[in-house]
Amino acid sequence: MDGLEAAPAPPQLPPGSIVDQTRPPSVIASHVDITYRVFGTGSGPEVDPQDDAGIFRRLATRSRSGVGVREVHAVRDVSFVAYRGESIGLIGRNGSGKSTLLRSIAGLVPPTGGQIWIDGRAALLGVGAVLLPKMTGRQNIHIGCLAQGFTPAQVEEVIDEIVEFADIGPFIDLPMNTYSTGMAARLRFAISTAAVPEILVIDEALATGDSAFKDKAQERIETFQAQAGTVFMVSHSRSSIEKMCDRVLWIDEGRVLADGEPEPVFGLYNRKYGKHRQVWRQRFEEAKEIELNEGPEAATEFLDRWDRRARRGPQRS
Ligand SMILES: Nc1ncnc2c1ncn2[C@@H]1O[C@H](COP(=O)(O)OP(=O)(O)OP(=O)(O)O)[C@@H](O)[C@H]1O
Repeated sequence: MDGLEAAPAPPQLPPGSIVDQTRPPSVIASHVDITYRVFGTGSGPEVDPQDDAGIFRRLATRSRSGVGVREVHAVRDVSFVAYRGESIGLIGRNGSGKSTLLRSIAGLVPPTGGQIWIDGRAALLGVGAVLLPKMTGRQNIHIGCLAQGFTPAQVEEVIDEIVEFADIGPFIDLPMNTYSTGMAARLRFAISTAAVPEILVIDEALATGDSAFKDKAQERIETFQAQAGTVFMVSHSRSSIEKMCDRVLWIDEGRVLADGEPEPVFGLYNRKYGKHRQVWRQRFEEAKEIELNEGPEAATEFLDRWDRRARRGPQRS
């Protein structure tokens, strides 16, 4: 994945894909499939990631199920072309495959089918980025920068700026396992944006951190966009996506359901899930209450009952 010139064959895109001959593409995904093999989680049938009650039930009864291998088909036949200067938001329900697709664009998860062409370096910035918990923040900066291709002399040149940007005070010399979530997110952000990658992949990174840091992070991303890089971001915050993205991919059950400007795509998304989400949120609140008062089995039973009713459909409920 060194560059578009090195691509072995022209990608095959489905009809209707957004293709713009006038701009240089930075990422081409062609019929990408990603399947995880999960060991030791029970040999039952594949859990539908959209089936909230099914997942809850499985978690509640996990200790009773046997050990086996299960396949989770997280991304299914995804194709798109991304261009330099674009900021693309990925939206979709929990478990729909957004993070998996992002990690694949960043080169961390290889597709099990299809291909991804990347023109330049892609860096993942997010809550999942690996830092070493027993090492101090400063040591992690060294390691993180070396991993991004800095020489030791270059690390020395940028380290003060990274420390200043992360702005976590004396914690910079304490082990990372003493950090709050927000502090760790700040440090990750500062490290992964020290070298400006051509493709910046952000997984909910802005969800953590206080508002002053969010502003700083946003400013840095805007600088990066102005340098004609491509940004991909996953966020459950509609306002973050609307503020920062000019294009949205809606991923549903691993597939791209819509690809276009934020407003119409959010419109379609809300039409499908707006009401459903509200109802489920309410049910989970009720289940939490039941769990607190009557225990987990009663809560599972309540969700099962609701799940059966939801499956029968509104006409019979
Ligand atoms: N490392 C993994 N091993 C096995 N299955 C995984 C792994 N990571 C994700 N999955 C599964 O792949 C599916 C897609 O998960 P993914 O995290 O990509 O979804 P998402 O849309 O980012 O979800 P969320 O919004 O909750 O973060 C889910 O069914 C999830 O359980």
